[in-house]
Amino acid sequence: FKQAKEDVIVRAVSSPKTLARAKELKLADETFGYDEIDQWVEGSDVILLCTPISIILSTLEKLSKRTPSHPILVSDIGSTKAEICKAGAALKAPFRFVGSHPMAGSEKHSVEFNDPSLFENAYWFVCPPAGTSACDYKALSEMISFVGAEQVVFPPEHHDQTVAWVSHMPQMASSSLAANIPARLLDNGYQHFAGRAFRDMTRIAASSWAMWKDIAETNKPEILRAMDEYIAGLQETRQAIEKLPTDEDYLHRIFSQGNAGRASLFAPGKNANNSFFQLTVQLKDEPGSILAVLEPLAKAELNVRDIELMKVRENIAGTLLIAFKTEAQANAARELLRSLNFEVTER
Ligand SMILES: NC(=O)c1ccc[n+]([C@@H]2O[C@H](COP(=O)([O-])OP(=O)(O)OC[C@H]3O[C@@H](n4cnc5c(N)ncnc54)[C@H](O)[C@@H]3O)[C@@H](O)[C@H]2O)c1
Ligand SMILES: O=C(O)C(=O)C[C@]1(C(=O)O)C=C[C@@H](O)C=C1
Repeated sequence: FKQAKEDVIVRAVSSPKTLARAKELKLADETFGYDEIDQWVEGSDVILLCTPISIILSTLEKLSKRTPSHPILVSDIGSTKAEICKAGAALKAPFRFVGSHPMAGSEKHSVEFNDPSLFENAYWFVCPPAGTSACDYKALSEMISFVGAEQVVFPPEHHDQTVAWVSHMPQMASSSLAANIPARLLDNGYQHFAGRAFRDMTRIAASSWAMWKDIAETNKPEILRAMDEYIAGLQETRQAIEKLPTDEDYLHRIFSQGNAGRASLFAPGKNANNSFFQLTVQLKDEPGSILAVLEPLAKAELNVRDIELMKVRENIAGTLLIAFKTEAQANAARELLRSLNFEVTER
């Protein structure tokens, strides 16, 4: 928040080590220890609880026993909402609780991985209690918009059912995939042959247990339902493979449905997270090749909003993916790089 809007006073509550680093990085103006709750409550306009869910719940319990001297909007970023919103409803005026959850994050955790563009173009769920007016949580909506995210209002139960499928079950699938590499591969070090697909599918297997334990505990029935549906799908795919080569259509149908499901994620105007305009650039296999692409873009003031090195193999040129906020910037970058003899493709 501090990186997005300098004039906001950020009062951070964390461990001494994290607080010292947050101050050094100019991410916090004032700092408080975990047990200094009365000090950080008084004088705050908005409290955003960003801890693991179990700590969000215990902090809400502590807040429910307090009555501040002025109105305070309390929210959180926990990945499940029903249980948290129920606990938040116990807060007494002048507190007001509205739960929230940004659909952006990372498997990496600690203040070192702070990223000012993390929430840019991401959906951010807001779950106000029934009867709340948008004016009552204006400060939260403003915070969401100044970090570049897009607010969506959902009832907490509806939120939990939805994210069980699009976030929680995929985490379990990724962890299970990485946890089940058979010994016949591991013992020979054959996992190192994994291509991008396996690496992509297991990226979030590096996620924090402290965070996911609480998510699994507070959204258990919905995660189980989503996993059952996914397992049924996997079993059907297995059956379709068994039917080969006599019934090719069966597996073909599943692949067509998969193509359509994947394409639906990128429906124009719907895909907040991927609304950038992307180009791929072929790199030469020589020192400074990435700089040779980025330097002219910087000189032309074309702001690269996302970057990914897609393929790097020895003796083979790599592919660099670069993304821009507007189509005009992507077009200008494409023409500039082509004029410098780079092979550029639109994505
Ligand atoms: N990582 C993600 O992808 C992601 C995305 C959206 C929402 N969330 C939610 O955000 C929350 C935090 O997840 P994270 O990935 O940022 O975890 P994290 O481990 O990076 O951060 C947790 C923070 O909580 C602090 N903390 C721990 N105990 C505390 C206490 N008693 N009082 C105050 N602070 C305390 C820690 O110092 C740490 O800074 C979770 O509720 C998670 O569900 C995570
Ligand atoms: O990209 C990632 O690292 C994540 O998985 C982040 C992710 C998700 O997209 O599912 C995980 C849990 C959160 O509640 C929100 C975001």
